[in-house]
Amino acid sequence: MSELVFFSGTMDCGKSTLALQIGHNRSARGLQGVIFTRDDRAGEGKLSSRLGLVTEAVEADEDMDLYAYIVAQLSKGGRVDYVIVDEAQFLAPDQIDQLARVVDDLEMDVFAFGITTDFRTRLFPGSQRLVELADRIEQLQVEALCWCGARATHNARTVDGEMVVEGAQVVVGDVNRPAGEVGYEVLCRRHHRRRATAASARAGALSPDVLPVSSA
Ligand SMILES: Nc1ncnc2c1ncn2[C@@H]1O[C@H](COP(=O)(O)OP(=O)(O)O)[C@@H](O)[C@H]1O
Ligand SMILES: Cc1cn([C@H]2C[C@H](O)[C@@H](COP(=O)(O)O)O2)c(=O)[nH]c1=O
Repeated sequence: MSELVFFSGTMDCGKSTLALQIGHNRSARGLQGVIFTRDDRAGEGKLSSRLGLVTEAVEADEDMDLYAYIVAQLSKGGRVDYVIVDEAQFLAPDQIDQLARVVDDLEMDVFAFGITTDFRTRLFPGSQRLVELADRIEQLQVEALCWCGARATHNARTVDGEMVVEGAQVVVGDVNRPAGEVGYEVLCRRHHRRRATAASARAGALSPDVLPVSSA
């Protein structure tokens, strides 16, 4: 039975890497997939991982009908065995419905990867629709960590090194940006609530907030 699977997590937890691995393993067995992405940091029509791998992808523009795109590929005699979608949080809710239709009507697996919540801890509309429609929601096994050592569950945005909680929902960017740029940092809920980033909390300093990082 085909499935719509939502692989969700914070920024920098390995989603794009897993998307590339899933595609690689399937193509190594002769399967052919369509890879959609939207607003990847590496540029239009790219799916990139911080491990350095990058592959070509179809840029899923705002008004693109993803179901119609797949049907058009099949009508032209193309083969599509599965679909991968990275940065799925940026898709419109209707586009998530189109992906569900790909699963149900065309019987293809759809693997969607994205962050669930924005820098204000609010759901992205695309992620909300995925939570509503996905057959399965998977958390990535590799934990991104807060500066305190706890599992990172939230994304913070920084401007000039300061954590902000107001602004546009979508600002393409990366973690570990130099001061002066918009950047992101993953935090546990406690430190997101307290607006305590690594810089502001002076990570590594002796503090009652610092939890031991277990090597087990
Ligand atoms: N130099 C490195 N050596 C080993 N692993 C790295 C390195 N740089 C990044 N990574 C791994 O890559 C992960 C980020 O992968 P990526 O697929 O880009 O994340 P996401 O798509 O979730 O934002 C990090 O959590 C880390 O595990
Ligand atoms: C939290 C948050 C993130 N973004 C952007 C920043 C990046 O371009 C992507 C996430 O990419 P990743 O591969 O998961 O690291 O989303 C945003 O626009 N708004 C936000 O609130």
